[in-house]
Amino acid sequence: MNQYDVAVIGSGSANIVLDAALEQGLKCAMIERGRFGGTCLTRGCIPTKVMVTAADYIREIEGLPKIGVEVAPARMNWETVSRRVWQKIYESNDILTYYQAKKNVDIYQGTGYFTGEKVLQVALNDGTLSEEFTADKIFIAVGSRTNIPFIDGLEEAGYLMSESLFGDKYPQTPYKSLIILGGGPIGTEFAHVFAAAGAKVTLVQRNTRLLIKEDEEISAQILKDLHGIGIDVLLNHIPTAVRVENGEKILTISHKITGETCEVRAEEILLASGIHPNTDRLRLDNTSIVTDNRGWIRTNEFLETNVEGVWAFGDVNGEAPFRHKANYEAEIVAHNLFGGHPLQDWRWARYDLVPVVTFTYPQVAHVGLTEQQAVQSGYEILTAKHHYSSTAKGFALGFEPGDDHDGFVKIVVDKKTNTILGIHSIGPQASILLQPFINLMNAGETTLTPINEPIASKAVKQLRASRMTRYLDPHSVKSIGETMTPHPSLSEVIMWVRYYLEGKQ
Ligand SMILES: Cc1cc2nc3c(=O)[nH]c(=O)nc-3n(C[C@H](O)[C@H](O)[C@H](O)COP(=O)(O)OP(=O)(O)OC[C@H]3O[C@@H](n4cnc5c(N)ncnc54)[C@H](O)[C@@H]3O)c2cc1C
Ligand SMILES: NC(=O)c1ccc[n+]([C@@H]2O[C@H](COP(=O)([O-])OP(=O)(O)OC[C@H]3O[C@@H](n4cnc5c(N)ncnc54)[C@H](O)[C@@H]3O)[C@@H](O)[C@H]2O)c1
Repeated sequence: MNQYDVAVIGSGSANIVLDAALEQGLKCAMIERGRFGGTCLTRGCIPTKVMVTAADYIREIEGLPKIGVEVAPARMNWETVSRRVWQKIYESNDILTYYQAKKNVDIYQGTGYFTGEKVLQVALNDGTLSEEFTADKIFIAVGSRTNIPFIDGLEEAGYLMSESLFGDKYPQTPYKSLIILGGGPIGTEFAHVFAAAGAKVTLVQRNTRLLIKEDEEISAQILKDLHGIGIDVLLNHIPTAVRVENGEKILTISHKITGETCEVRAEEILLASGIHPNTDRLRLDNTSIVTDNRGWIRTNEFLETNVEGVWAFGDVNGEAPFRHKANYEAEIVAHNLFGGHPLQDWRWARYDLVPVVTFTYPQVAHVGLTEQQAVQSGYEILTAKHHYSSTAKGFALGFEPGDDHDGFVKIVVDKKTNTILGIHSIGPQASILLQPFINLMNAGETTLTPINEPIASKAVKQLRASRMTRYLDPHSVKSIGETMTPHPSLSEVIMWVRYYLEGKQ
């Protein structure tokens, strides 16, 4: 049986670990069933933000007359936007070429799965099976994919999801009308894109509010803002059936409380109803790797699974499905296992300060606890809110006091200590406004907090017993590198500056 030092399954954030292993001259296997680069590059963050940025400008231009700039109506040139979207997606070919040129890595293009505790095999995309192989260290970073809810008639009627939208169902022209199921980040971002492209968008959300991971005041504001750009949002509704009539998809929805039903219709239906882990294809039942009851792999603060020599990171561990969080974890793994650092310099993951940015219109961003979470956690809190209109630049941008669509920043503070517990913002460039708080809240001393305590290799037991602490110096450029920067926000320009600086040392 072929024996590698390292095997990675997935080619998204896993590439960070693979690169570090290759740097050490280790013999590696890379397994990828789809496009190289993973979800973010080929069907997630990056192509969506190319679209979102065009949509943002359309809305900004529409608002210009109120500050004294007269312009002709803006229109999305779908052909140009699409060319730029696919230019990024095709960068996946460069990633494959990059690894093909490396000596020490065997590339398996197909679906990898376990045939034993640490034994892998690949159902290759050409229809053949690879030999079984094993590796000292196996890294699972297989990500997640769209949840398909059961709705009577949905399969027959057909539907769209991010995977097929950035695949064989990419629309040659934007839809005239679109129903979106789900009011999370994916649903609200695509609603903004297609509304700005001219579609009549109806967003059906099962929950009582949009963006349920946000503070309640933010959810209420984004609801007003999406209505303001012409998006119909139906909260508290469950889709029950679909049928096709005269080329239109007609969706029956039922109110969760009253049970009242009504119909909405559109040219296409886009599913944005959450995600599930790609562990169903891994045949984990041939191993003792433990998952929760939804299939997310359990990992500890060092990204170990319960099987010695197998790590999991990125979406697949269910901690927080964001690209910057996946990179943060991959960098921790690369640092600890391939960075040549002694145990006492190992890094660990914390998830209480994962920044969240939704690039809808306007942007929504937060880090830390919402007001509701802080109260539930037993803090006595103070909150304060400041509107864009009450600052010079906000007024200059066109916000007036009392404006229904005024943006704001809300801060949640521990009354006893004045410690910032959470920052929440909605408005132009909210993602950038957030960044100083992310760095500030991460700075200082942190003590290791075990996650999934029963998962513990010998090294981890030793580190936990030593009550390990780590100091992030607010003056050090290294602290930027160990703190998350929301992807893909403009703050990444400064984040990469630190990277090149470190590279020069
Ligand atoms: C529409 C959309 C927009 C998003 N926008 C943002 C955003 O703006 N900001 C943000 O931070 N996050 C965003 N995300 C989330 C982000 O894309 C993910 O959190 C991130 O890509 C996860 O990285 P990963 O390395 O865990 O997995 P992935 O990047 O998904 O990589 C996993 C890879 O493993 C492959 N694979 C799966 N199973 C197997 C197998 N058995 N064998 C071989 N290969 C396998 C897959 O093909 C995939 O390429 C978005 C997601 C979507 C869908
Ligand atoms: N800007 C970003 O960082 C960004 C952008 C897109 C996606 N993502 C990541 O991808 C993940 C998936 O995004 P998502 O928006 O699909 O998931 P989500 O779980 O965040 O939101 C899905 C929403 O759909 C609703 N829903 C579920 N089933 C439904 C149904 N049948 N009909 C109507 N509504 C239904 C849920 O109530 C929920 O509010 C997110 O958790 C996010 O972390 C991040």
